[in-house]
Amino acid sequence: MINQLITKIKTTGAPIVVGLDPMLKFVPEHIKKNAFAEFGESLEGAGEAIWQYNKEIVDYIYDMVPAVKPQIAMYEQFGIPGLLAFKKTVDYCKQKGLIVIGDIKRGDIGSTSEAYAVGHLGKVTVGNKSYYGFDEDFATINPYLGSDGVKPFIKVCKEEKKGLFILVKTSNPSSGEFQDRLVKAQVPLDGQAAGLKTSGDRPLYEIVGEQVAKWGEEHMGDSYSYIGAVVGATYPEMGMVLRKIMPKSYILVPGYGAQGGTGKDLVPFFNEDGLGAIINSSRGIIAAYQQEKYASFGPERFGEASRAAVEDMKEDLAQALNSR
Ligand SMILES: O=c1ccn([C@@H]2O[C@H](COP(=O)(O)O)[C@@H](O)[C@H]2O)c(=O)[nH]1
Repeated sequence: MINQLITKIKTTGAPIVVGLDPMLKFVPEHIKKNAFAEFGESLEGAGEAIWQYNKEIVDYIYDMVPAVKPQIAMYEQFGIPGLLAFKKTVDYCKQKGLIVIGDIKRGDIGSTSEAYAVGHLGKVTVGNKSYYGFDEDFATINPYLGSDGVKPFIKVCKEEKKGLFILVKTSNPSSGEFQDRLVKAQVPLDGQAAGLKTSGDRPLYEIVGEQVAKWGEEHMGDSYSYIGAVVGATYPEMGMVLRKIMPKSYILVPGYGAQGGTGKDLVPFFNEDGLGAIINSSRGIIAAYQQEKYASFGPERFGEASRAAVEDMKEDLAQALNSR
């Protein structure tokens, strides 16, 4: 799947992921009105509203970007109807030719990670048959429980030709509380990694980055690994270091737009080949019509506003990358 992702990044010229993070406050009134008329002001009504909202956004942007990233929390808040909307969104995006990154941030003890991996990326066996669950192409995972929580995901990715983005340095303001803690460099993340040869204390995210690089080198696509990383756009200096530590890992970079990341902050995340990073924007695109800049579209034309926001983001990235 990493090869397909890179091909699509090249053909669209847009190293961009549109984050499908629907909140009811983003959904225009006309969509909510229809959904509530059919299903009531209920979880079912909310599920229908976010699904219709997503569908229209996808119809306006699917030809411009390689991938989307539905954030599962935004769907889970509406219970089972929300999860049904998540699944419909995943399937619809795939039908439209988009690569789907499930932002699920899972990771647990080994046996539980195995179930998460099967449910999101692989197949579950029931009797004599196997069934796909959510069936995303990539998933985000949290490695901070250690390697036994990551390996089941890698195994399923290898079998299914899918991929991961592993949290290394997150974009949020307090990510440094734990991730930047200085640790002795020779951290026994697993038996093989125990012999890391580095001197002095290092921030924890670098140690995690080194382990991601190692997993990456063991699981390569044609030019990049299908084991990628998540590093926030809000920490460009750390992005530059991590880019060097993980040369073959694709970096999913959230934090552009709504969290303050700008085009110039993104340059260090890319390799010299112009590849190696894919930038997410969620609220900045899906709720563009609520921003002053795109307000002239109005709520009825929210899909067109999202398309215009993608065009502007693409231009911003291209300018930043061309001027380096
Ligand atoms: O470090 C991280 C990891 C994940 N995210 C997710 O990305 C989007 C960002 O949304 P915006 O509206 O573009 O700010 C959201 O789904 C986060 O959960 C992140 O922001 N930072």
